[in-house]
Amino acid sequence: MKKQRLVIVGAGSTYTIGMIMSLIAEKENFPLKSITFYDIDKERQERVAKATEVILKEKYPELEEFKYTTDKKEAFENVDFAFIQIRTGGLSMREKDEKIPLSYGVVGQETCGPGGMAYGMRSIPDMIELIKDIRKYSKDAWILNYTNPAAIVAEALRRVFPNDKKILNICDMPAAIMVSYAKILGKEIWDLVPEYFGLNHFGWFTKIYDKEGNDLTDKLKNHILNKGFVPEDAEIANDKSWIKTFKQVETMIKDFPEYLPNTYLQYYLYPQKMVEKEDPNYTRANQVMDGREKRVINLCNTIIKDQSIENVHLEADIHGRYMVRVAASLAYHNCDIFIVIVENNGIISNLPDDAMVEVPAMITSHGPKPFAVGKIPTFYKGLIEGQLAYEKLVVDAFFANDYDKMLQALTLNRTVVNAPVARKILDDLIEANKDYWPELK
Ligand SMILES: NC(=O)c1ccc[n+]([C@@H]2O[C@H](COP(=O)([O-])OP(=O)(O)OC[C@H]3O[C@@H](n4cnc5c(N)ncnc54)[C@H](O)[C@@H]3O)[C@@H](O)[C@H]2O)c1
Ligand SMILES: O=P(O)(O)OC[C@H]1O[C@H](O[C@H]2[C@H](O)[C@@H](O)[C@@H](O)O[C@@H]2CO)[C@H](O)[C@@H](O)[C@@H]1O
Ligand SMILES: [Mn+2]
Repeated sequence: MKKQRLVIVGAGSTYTIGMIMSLIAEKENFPLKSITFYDIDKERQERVAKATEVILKEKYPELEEFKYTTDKKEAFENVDFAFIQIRTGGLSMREKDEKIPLSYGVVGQETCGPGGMAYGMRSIPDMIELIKDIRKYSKDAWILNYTNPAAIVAEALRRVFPNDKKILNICDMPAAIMVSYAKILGKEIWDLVPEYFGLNHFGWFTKIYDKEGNDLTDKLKNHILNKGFVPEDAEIANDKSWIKTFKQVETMIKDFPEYLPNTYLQYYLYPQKMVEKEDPNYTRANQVMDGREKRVINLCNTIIKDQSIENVHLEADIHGRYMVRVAASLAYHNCDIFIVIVENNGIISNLPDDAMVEVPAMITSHGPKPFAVGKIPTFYKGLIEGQLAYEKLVVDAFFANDYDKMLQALTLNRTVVNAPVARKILDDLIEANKDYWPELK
């Protein structure tokens, strides 16, 4: 098996240590020659990198090289894979994305509604630049992108790099949900075969099978309705906010029993309830800053001080393992099935060809080979068309610097609807993002 050279872009991320543990857990499936870290924040990256050095020494001694840099040439030259996980503007801008809409009684969320739009407008320019830079130094590398909002980023990248078939956008939410399904069914996630359709953070499982072809969908629905639904992936199992989110799946199945929903649909189906449960002065960004971010900083500091991992708890998570298994299937033509984001081109036959949809695909060394979904029923088609129009208009507004299109986008979004409210939120977000966004005229 050829060993791979990997660069992690945005290596100062709170997800990097989990990714390193996942690369270690999956080293038989995805053996590495080298890992390089790249970030624009030297200090933030260095802490994670120095802790990673200790972890790798103990758990991955066969790795030939580990280095970290803020120099693009050094980072991107001669790599086989780039994993991108950047957050333009950091968590402090996420806080504004959440608090500004909430101050108008509208959902304030990282990837949904006006918050997702604001974040998208910041992510697009950095993502375009990074892809150009990676391609300058490594023409054939696979680029796996997790950077959010994945739907808007994927649409922008589709437009700018139409012929680059080695960029793949991925979300871990379907996988995290499947970890909970697997627990209910007494199986491993890798034993389940999903049927799924939608947009990123806007989709439904239509069937869950096991590898023998047994249909487990009704068993899952009955379990969720009678015994509830909780997060099981270690990273989120004890997180109060995620526990509430998974509980909402029960209500969604009661109201719409046909399919099993992605957790993110709660923001579009129950926007008012989502607003009511939020504290407008202490949103998810604050929870993450006080929770995951602090935890990762402390974890790294302990490892660096001890020069050992004996006093910390380290675990691979589904976020990392999913990305690594997708990469392995691309590298070695494993033909495994994963839910990924691809251009529609007839997969969902009653949606436009140029939609970026989230569907299961066989992952081969020639890229994802998605399975046909066919026609989807009116309710889902209607919801998706509205959301798709919003996503397309956001990207149109970005490239045309067009205020009117952005106002149309926000008004279309199910979390907003009211045009004067859309305008007020947009104006506040423009002001808050003046260091990041192109000027909308
Ligand atoms: N797609 C998914 O399902 C999924 C799941 C989890 C996280 N994410 C995304 O992963 C990203 C990281 O999340 P986080 O909470 O760890 O954020 P974070 O702020 O902790 O880390 C992001 C890192 O990116 C760096 N960065 C910012 N701009 C950069 C650029 N232009 N080039 C290189 N590095 C840059 C920052 O300095 C920081 O170290 C976010 O976009 C988040 O939304 C996506
Ligand atoms: O609010 P956050 O920052 O905790 O989470 C936002 C992200 O939520 C999803 O990712 C989950 C993931 O599904 C789970 O497996 C685990 O790794 O935790 C992540 C969140 O902490 C979602 O798919 C991402 O797009 C969001 O960024
Ligand atoms: Mn996601």
